[in-house]
Amino acid sequence: MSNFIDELNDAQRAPVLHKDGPLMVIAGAGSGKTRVLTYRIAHLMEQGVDSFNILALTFTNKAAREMKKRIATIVGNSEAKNLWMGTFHSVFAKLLRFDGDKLGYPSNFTIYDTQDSQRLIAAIIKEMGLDKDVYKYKQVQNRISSYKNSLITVKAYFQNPELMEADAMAKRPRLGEIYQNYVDRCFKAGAMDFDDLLLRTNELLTRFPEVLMKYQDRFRYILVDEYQDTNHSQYLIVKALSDRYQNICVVGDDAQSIYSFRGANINNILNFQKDYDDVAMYRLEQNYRSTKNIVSAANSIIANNKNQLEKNVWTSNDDGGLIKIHRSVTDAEEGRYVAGSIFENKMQNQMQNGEFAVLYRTNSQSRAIEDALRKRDIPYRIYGGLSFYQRKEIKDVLAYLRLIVNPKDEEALKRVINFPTRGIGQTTIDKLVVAANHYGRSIYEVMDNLDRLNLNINAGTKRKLADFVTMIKSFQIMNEGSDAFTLSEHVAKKTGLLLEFKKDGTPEGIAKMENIEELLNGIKDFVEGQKEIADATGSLTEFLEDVALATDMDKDIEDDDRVALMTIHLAKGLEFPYVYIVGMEEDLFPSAMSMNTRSELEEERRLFYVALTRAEKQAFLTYTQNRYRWGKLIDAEPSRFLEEIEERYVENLTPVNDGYRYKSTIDKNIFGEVDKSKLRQVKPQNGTPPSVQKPNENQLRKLRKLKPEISSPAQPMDLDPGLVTGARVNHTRFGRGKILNIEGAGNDRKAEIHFDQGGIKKLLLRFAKLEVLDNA
Ligand SMILES: Nc1ncnc2c1ncn2[C@@H]1O[C@H](COP(=O)(O)OP(=O)(O)OP(=O)(O)O)[C@@H](O)[C@H]1O
Ligand SMILES: [Mg+2]
Repeated sequence: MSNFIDELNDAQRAPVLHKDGPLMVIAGAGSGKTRVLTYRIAHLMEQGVDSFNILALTFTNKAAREMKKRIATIVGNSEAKNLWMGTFHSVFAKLLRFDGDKLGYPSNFTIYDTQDSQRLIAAIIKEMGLDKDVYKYKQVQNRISSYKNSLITVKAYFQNPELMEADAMAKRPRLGEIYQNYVDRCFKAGAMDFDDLLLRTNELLTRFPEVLMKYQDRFRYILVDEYQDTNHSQYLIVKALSDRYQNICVVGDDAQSIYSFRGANINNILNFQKDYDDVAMYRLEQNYRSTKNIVSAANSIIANNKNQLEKNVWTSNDDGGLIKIHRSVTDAEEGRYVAGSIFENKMQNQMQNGEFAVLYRTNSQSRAIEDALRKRDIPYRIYGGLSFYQRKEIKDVLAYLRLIVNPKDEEALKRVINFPTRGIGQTTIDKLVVAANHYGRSIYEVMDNLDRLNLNINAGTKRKLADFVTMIKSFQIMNEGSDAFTLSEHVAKKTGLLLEFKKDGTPEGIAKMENIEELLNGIKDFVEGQKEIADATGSLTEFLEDVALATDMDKDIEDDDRVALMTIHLAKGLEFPYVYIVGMEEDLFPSAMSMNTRSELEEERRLFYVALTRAEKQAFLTYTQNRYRWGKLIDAEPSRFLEEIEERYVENLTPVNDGYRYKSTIDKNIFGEVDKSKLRQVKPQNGTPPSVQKPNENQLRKLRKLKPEISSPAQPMDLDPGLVTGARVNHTRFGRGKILNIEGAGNDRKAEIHFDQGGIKKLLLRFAKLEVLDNA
């Protein structure tokens, strides 16, 4: 037995050595599920299973790459390369390139990203003359996406009165028609959206038994990580492919199922034993990732969920520090606390930036954190947000490249037909769209046959359209003889894109040019890299597919040393020594949109469990009393989840006896959660609540130093003797000034201030960010 098996404990070794037949590993966070999957693959290969016969499905491409790397160190690089390993989307996109022609798709089909889909849907809504306030394109896209993930095709939709009725009730009776048009248009454009990659794979495997048999025979061993978050469409694919040999190994944790809003179905895990005969069940209980405090705290949280499989997660790691809870007055201050704390920990413990992660519930929370990190010169990287490949200038270049490979690609064409401007106006484009719909052809085909069609387009415009077609054709010819890099560079210049941004001359224009250069560098790297892979050629098609399925997550985290910022959803499966979970507030986390039912709330709680279990050494939870949301400053309440952590595992960094606390003897509602109306009572509204002890002069001075933004509803102004007529103050935005007058009371208290830089302003004290200067 080779020594990598020794890197497993007994419980982990069993599923790794398990012979043929279905097996499932259900275990808590950090217990080595992913490690088991990785080592099982290596072991299978050592046992003589051909690497071509193994299919491994992971949650991110990054995870797949890491697994491959690990396997390569065990079995050697050349064998590891043959493994089919990646996300569902990337693996089945590859499969559809081989066999999608049976469904009428070209092998060079385009992959529409969410933005492409939304643009097309918005266009269709407009063409159909529907009210865009009723038919909101994002909602419509969402709806169509969920139909596809439940395998409800257009035909199935129109055979299902319940669905039609539901959409009609939602005042969108023509949703089915939009769906129909959308599917037609994608098909005509030779394009698949993300959901199609799964839906069409299912269609292919059901309609063509010989294709199914081919892949059943090829993928004799199938392994799936994060099985708890597979949706129905993915479930069916795995079921079909593994049906013949039944060598299916799934690992997951029901307590980490966090994607039901995207159709993930926890029943896939719960029913696994019913779906296959003689399932071997394995459990892992020892957590290797986190300290005792973190593991215990996480256990105490998840215990609040009713629906879960029994698990006992423990660790032999050190106790570690208590979970630190920090309260701030505003979200800006929360950011400053996080940045300051990262800074201190780096200094004290000689840590790298890359060992810290800041996790949040929604992307928009990153801004305050970013601002604070920048001020401290701490490098960071945001994962998820707007990825590099979604920037406008990059999408412009990619649109040209997509057109070369697949000129029918409607979204790519519409994007660049008049960018850089060539005098082809919207009216002309509308006419082309109408003609394309009429003839059942793509827009490009219409453009390529203008002479033969009797369209009401003038000669000058016709020439411009013909020039465009000629340009694309010249690129296509070049594509046959050159590598993706040479071609892309040529395209960026020839189309005038580079010049367009250069002409612009603004810093933004220059940044855009640099981004295009960065893209070209990336293509060069890609072409070099592909040379090493067995069945790859480095073609433009391969590059575009790589891009379409790339998320920011996939870029190597290790390549440079930065603090990682991401949503909790994206952090699944990852680990970091120090983790900050920010915005621990009611309506934010748990999210206001996910509190209507017990199951929604339980999903939020699982999300919290996922967040906390990313931490290896130390976890910090922060919340703020006031937060800007939807452009308004709102009163925030501490998250009920804070209260759910068993008290002995936490340490409050901010005093709790000042009337604003989360630890309390508040009644719980029938869900066992905090009754919010009661919670409000302990929070000071106007003036000083009875539970507040007035701080003495000394404490006040300290407070002021700590919190420049001391004015807030929770810090009654009467407590601050510094804010008086004549005092010198500093305002974060307007700078220094002198208080001329103070009027009003409680929440309405206002100060009239004469700022040094000119101007007198009246500021509401509960919002104004005022710092009383010591030299008043
Ligand atoms: N037997 C072991 N000995 C030492 N370290 C281990 C062992 N098993 C797992 N680990 C380490 O523990 C950490 C967690 O393992 P892994 O990521 O496989 O857990 P997981 O169950 O997949 O977690 P998650 O539920 O978060 O996906 C990793 O750093 C891994 O290398
Ligand atoms: Mg894992």
